Amino acid sequence: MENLLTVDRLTKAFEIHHLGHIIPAFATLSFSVAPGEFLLLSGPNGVGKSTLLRTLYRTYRPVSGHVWYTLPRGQGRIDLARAADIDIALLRRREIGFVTQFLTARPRVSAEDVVAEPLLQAGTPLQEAREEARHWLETFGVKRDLWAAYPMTFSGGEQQKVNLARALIRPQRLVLLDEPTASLDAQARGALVARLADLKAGGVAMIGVFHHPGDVETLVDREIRLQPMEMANVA
Ligand SMILES: Nc1ncnc2c1ncn2[C@@H]1O[C@H](COP(=O)(O)OP(=O)(O)OP(=O)(O)O)[C@@H](O)[C@H]1O
Repeated sequence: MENLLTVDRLTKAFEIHHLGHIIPAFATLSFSVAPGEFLLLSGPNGVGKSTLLRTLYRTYRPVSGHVWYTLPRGQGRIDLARAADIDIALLRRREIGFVTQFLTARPRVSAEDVVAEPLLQAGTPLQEAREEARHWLETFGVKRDLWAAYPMTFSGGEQQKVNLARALIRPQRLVLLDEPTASLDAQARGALVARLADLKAGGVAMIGVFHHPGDVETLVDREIRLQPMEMANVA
């Protein structure tokens, strides 16, 4: 099967000007992911796991290397490291999801509408999208009383559940997961693993960092262990 993502000699470092340091995150990293594959990213604190996910999502630009993403329907492939911002925005809307432990706070938008939004953007009628949103809020264990409330006031765990429901409501082709279970209770962790298993069975590729990798051991196809690198001085 053709790979969905091919990472080729990807290098990322942060230049800290006021200290005259370059903090390397990872260098000449190469790997690939096929549809339906689940990759676990591991390594000690500060090794660059979140940075790698953010570079794949193009929140960060790499120093060098390529992130080849295969477009659907034989449209060829695009280098996420160099693609135009407009193309990245379209891919994020339609094909590539990112789940973090932090809620993207939106003032005065109810939990059910935060979750329904990706379906509305895809053309689902409002009532149908809201019903689906409520289904996922229930599945992840958000109390019914909170569905019409604003998530900005929710507890950390409740916000995380809203985040997950929103990020996973519409199957995408690639999902990046940055410690999505960090503040979840056991019921929500179980619901998340079940949802990820369904997405995987449906051909969704996933790359994730997990606080407790045991949660997803039944899903993992491969592990990429990042190695610590030496800090350098700015030349
Ligand atoms: N925006 C940034 N500017 C400067 N340095 C950064 C930035 N983001 C991350 N770093 C540095 O890059 C290194 C990798 O950080 P990253 O958050 O990717 O590690 P991690 O493996 O996800 O860590 P953890 O397991 O603790 O979550 C760290 O030394 C961090 O200080």
